[in-house]
Amino acid sequence: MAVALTAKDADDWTYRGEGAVNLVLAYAGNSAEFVGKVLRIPKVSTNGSHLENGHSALTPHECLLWKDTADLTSAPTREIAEQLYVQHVMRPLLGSEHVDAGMRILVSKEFLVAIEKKVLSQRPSWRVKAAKVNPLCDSVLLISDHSVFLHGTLKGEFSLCVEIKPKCGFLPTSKFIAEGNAIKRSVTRFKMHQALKLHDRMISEISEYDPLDMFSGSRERIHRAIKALYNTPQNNFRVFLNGSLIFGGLGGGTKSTNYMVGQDFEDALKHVIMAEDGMRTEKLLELITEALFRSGLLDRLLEVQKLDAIDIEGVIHAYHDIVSQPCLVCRKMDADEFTNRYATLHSMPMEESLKIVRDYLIAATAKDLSMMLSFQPQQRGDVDSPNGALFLKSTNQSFDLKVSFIDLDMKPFKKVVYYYELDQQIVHFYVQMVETEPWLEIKASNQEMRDSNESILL
Ligand SMILES: O=P(O)(O)O[C@@H]1[C@@H](OP(=O)(O)O)[C@H](OP(=O)(O)O)[C@H](O)[C@H](OP(=O)(O)O)[C@H]1OP(=O)(O)O
Ligand SMILES: Nc1ncnc2c1ncn2[C@@H]1O[C@H](COP(=O)(O)OP(=O)(O)OP(=O)(O)O)[C@@H](O)[C@H]1O
Ligand SMILES: [Zn+2]
Repeated sequence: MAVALTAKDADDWTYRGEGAVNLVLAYAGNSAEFVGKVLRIPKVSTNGSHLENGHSALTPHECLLWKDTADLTSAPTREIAEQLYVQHVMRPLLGSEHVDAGMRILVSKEFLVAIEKKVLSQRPSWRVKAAKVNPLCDSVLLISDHSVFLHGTLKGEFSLCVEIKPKCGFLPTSKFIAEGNAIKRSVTRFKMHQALKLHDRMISEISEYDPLDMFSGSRERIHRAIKALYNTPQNNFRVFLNGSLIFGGLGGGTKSTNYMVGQDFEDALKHVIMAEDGMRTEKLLELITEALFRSGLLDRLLEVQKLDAIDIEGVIHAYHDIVSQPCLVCRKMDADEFTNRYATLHSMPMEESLKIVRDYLIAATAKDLSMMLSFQPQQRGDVDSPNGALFLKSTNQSFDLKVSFIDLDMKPFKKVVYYYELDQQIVHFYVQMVETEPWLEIKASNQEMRDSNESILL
């Protein structure tokens, strides 16, 4: 593979966004090879966090876990293993037409240094503090830019892209959930995590979004979820127009939507949604609802999330058997509880323990991915789109629709311990909050009741 990008190429790439692990750049040059593509560049944390995916290939335990998945264990670097994971594990589960595993291209160190410098002022300061471009990586991923329609963003045409990070859409029912944590069966992890995030000042307001609405399969409830995402987008909702962000936080989360933000958004939609002033946002939320409802992709995603069948409170025991270490969780319980509840997990054959952890990690990817819904208004006279067209009755417009999944990274095996600790922290904090400030919970359920009455009345 020849080096595709050197320092002089950095000018052609512009900041598109980032998550905790990758920086994403969009192409703004004229080379046919890169038009309609983004680059996904791995970052390293500035404090050398141990949870980092790192630069080496899979760990010995990960080799054991993924031994039956084509070529994964013989991949020379972790980046290549990650790409094979998307290709051979996530793509078949989510649908090949909705996943682009991308291709790796070589980049020079000077390119990475130039990019780092170029995008610095656009990155959220907390992301800059947390991580920087990994200067040691020699290849990066080139992926389709899902925010633009390739087949015809001609002059005067518009493509609108909605990015949604739906998070976990079901309540666990596992018998391995400790009695003290029973609340997990009735309150979503998203909601409980919001309380902890607010306490830790990671967010400034509680999200109105409920993943159970999003994954309900009901058009009304999906609509409610989309309206909630619009009101409190955090890092779960963004909108791009021709690849430029017009709603939501660039590179991270954002505050609740205020009047000014709402007005600007309404204005930005004027060339795409043919409705009178003040009605465009509402029509767009309707269009997104219809696209999600009709695509059936949320049901498919939910099935993959449900590969987490026994909850982290069950998985942690299988993890300890795989690493052949005394189980830290069982050590803290009495003999009866161990015998009645967890002994079976510790007497399973190794292959079953591996399957439990493997499925859990696949589900973790599915709980953290984002969906990109790209809409392009059809020109009058267009024939049916190969990607499936959508008719928005209230504006008398047809849209081409393309749905893609992004951020399908393989979660590291050793993160299982962190998942367990975070889960306990989230649930304990929530239980304590409800015990000490029960009015918070009452307030929330009153609001939920009002919301559901409203949706019945609608
Ligand atoms: O644990 P969660 O649910 O908070 O998810 C993390 C996300 O936080 P969120 O709550 O969505 O803001 C988090 O997103 P942000 O950095 O908060 O935007 C990451 O996606 C993280 O994954 P990774 O470390 O990049 O592999 C995510 O970690 P995983 O749990 O998916 O490994
Ligand atoms: N293929 C793509 N097309 C268009 N935009 C993209 C694409 N991939 C990523 N993006 C944009 O870049 C942002 C960051 O990408 P991504 O979610 O892959 O980063 P990450 O660091 O892996 O995220 P996380 O924190 O969830 O692990 C996305 O939120 C999205 O706005
Ligand atoms: Zn145990």
